[in-house]
Amino acid sequence: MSVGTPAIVRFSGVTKSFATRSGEVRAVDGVTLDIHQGEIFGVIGYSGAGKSTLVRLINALEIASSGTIEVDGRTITGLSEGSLRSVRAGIGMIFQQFNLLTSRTVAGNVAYALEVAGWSRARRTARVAELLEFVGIAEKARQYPGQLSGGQKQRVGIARALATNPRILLADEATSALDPDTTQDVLALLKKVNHDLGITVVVITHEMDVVKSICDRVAVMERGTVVELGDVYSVFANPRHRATRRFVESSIKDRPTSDVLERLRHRHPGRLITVSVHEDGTSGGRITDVLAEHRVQGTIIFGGISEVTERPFGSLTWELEGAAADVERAVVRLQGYTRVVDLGTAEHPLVDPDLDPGTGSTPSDGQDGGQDGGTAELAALTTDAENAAQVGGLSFFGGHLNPFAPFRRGNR
Ligand SMILES: Nc1ncnc2c1ncn2[C@@H]1O[C@H](COP(=O)(O)OP(=O)(O)OP(=O)(O)O)[C@@H](O)[C@H]1O
Repeated sequence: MSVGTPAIVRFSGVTKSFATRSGEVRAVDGVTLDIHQGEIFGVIGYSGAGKSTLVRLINALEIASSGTIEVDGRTITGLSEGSLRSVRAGIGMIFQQFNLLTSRTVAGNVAYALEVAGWSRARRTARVAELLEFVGIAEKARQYPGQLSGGQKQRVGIARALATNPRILLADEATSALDPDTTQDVLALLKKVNHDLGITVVVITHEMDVVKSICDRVAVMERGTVVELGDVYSVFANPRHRATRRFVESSIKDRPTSDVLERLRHRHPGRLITVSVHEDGTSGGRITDVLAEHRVQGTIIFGGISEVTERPFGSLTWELEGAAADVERAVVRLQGYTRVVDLGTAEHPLVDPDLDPGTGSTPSDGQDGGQDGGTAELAALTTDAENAAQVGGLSFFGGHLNPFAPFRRGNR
């Protein structure tokens, strides 16, 4: 939906600084990006990255120190407070803590924005009923926020934000205070807002699952800058910045953590590699073909494939066995298709650079997995596999799944 559509928000070299007692803080530092009309755009980053400030610049709750911001074709930087009011009228916002008026009923909270905008009582009543119906809490109209669950409060927040027919909805950590099930309900509602009403939604989050669930594109922020920007599948499939890789890993959990890897090495002392499985890369079938071609036996010992934006995504960690030269050739061949992270052997382990920051290795594309030391592992392939108990793996040989192999001891 977003590709080729015009920008509804455009940041050009935008910086926002705050003067603090300990000096100037650049909350947003030279950001240039477009948010496309009709998309769900995610802004992800760790605490203090500048996400909230970036998004508050859109509705002029913060004023840029330098650079230009356009909203709906209008340059908002430099506008008077009076003119900014009309810009803000086209933008709704929801918050982590809901920010409802506790002394007003649900209907009263939603009506408030309309009262401020000067709507007549009759129009307000009709609009409030319509909005509460849309967000699914019509029966709560007369209750007070204190009588509602977190998810219901956020529905009120969404109804209130939509009251005056905004073109853009800003959601600042809107699901961070909610449990996982309620989070999914609220995300589904945001998707409905986007799909049914054509409203551009900008989602601030520190959870990659939120991005994975609803966003079309995502910007990853660190120290006030956008370190990565792209459509969600590409960013998941090919994260270039370390922060992005850590966010992806936190959401997908398809790769062994250092603790898990240590346990795996006890059971599988041979050469371990983690192979990415993407729609546009290597499929599971292709991996088994490559291994068979090189007379290498592979056992899947960890991994998972799920969906990102309705397309397959994940990785599989394999233990490879065979003649050292064959294994090496198979690994090189796989690296030609997809991202391969070489984890070495029990005797000569290599770390996964994405999971162990500070190793100095910064993989940047599909060819980064070999790393140094790949050939150093060859000797380790002579490890007597019979000493290792195979538990919980799936073995492939000659391209065929051998489901019994994992449960036999010393069968390799
Ligand atoms: N009004 C302010 N005055 C001074 N410093 C500020 C102000 N607002 C934000 N900052 C600083 O700017 C930086 C970015 O803050 P911001 O709230 O935008 O980050 P964030 O990514 O949204 O973080 P969080 O997820 O914790 O809300 C932080 O160092 C913060 O302390």
